[in-house]
Amino acid sequence: MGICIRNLDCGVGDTPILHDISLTLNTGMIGIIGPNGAGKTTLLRTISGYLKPERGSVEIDGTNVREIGVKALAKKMALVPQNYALEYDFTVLETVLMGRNPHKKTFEGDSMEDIRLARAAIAKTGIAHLENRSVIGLSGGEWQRMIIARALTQQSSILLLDEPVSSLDIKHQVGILSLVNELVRDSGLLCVCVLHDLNLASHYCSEIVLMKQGRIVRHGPTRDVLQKDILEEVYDTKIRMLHENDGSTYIFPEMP
Ligand SMILES: Nc1ncnc2c1ncn2[C@@H]1O[C@H](COP(=O)(O)OP(=O)(O)OP(=O)(O)O)[C@@H](O)[C@H]1O
Repeated sequence: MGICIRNLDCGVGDTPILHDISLTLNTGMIGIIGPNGAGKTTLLRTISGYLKPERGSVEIDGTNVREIGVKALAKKMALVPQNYALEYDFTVLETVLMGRNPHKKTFEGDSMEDIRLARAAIAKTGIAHLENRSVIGLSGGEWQRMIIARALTQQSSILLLDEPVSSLDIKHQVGILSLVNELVRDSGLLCVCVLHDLNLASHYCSEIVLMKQGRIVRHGPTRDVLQKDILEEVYDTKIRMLHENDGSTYIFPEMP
């Protein structure tokens, strides 16, 4: 069960991007990290079934992702993409309610339960005060939290997040990742999350997949992958690591 990737090569058009990726992800909060252009977004898009592999396969709960229907797949897996634009004048609540669509028949209206689930996700992501606002004019951080609320309303067992906190202030970064961590712990959610912030990855992720140039360099428990020598080599940057008495580790680039 979960996500099983076998010998995957994938690209966009004539450009090869991912090379020989094999990965099994079953439970927990999995951080995908690596330098710019490493292939993190492409990997997430391939897992989501959006990109067709040239070789190899992605299986979700034992079935090839490309053979699962759109609605059935949306019940299993929600994707929060990095850049996502909505061009219509819906309210925040209406947009979050779209997360219920995979669970409904065509033209079926919103039930009381749909509205309850959407409002609960809106409250948990801290945007209750925006419920009746148009999506047009939301700030980047408000927008990001709304899209996460919509994904939570989808109630899938797998959540793919592409830099979900990149537009959020530090309070909301911690708020959103703590919320996802709770769902991972309490509901058995499998979350695959692209992160640039190594400190957030260190604190919240149970496993790390470290990528470079379209390949997996390391995959394992967070502590094993977030090692000074490994990070310095992959990021080509001098790293300083601070180990606190409570067991937490903080990672900084050496600044000249
Ligand atoms: N549509 C495309 N056409 C050509 N090249 C692409 C396309 N999409 C991605 N690439 C290239 O594939 C490589 C991996 O891109 P990807 O967005 O997956 O990296 P990333 O690790 O998510 O990067 P970042 O950390 O900068 O967001 C990059 O070199 C990128 O330029």
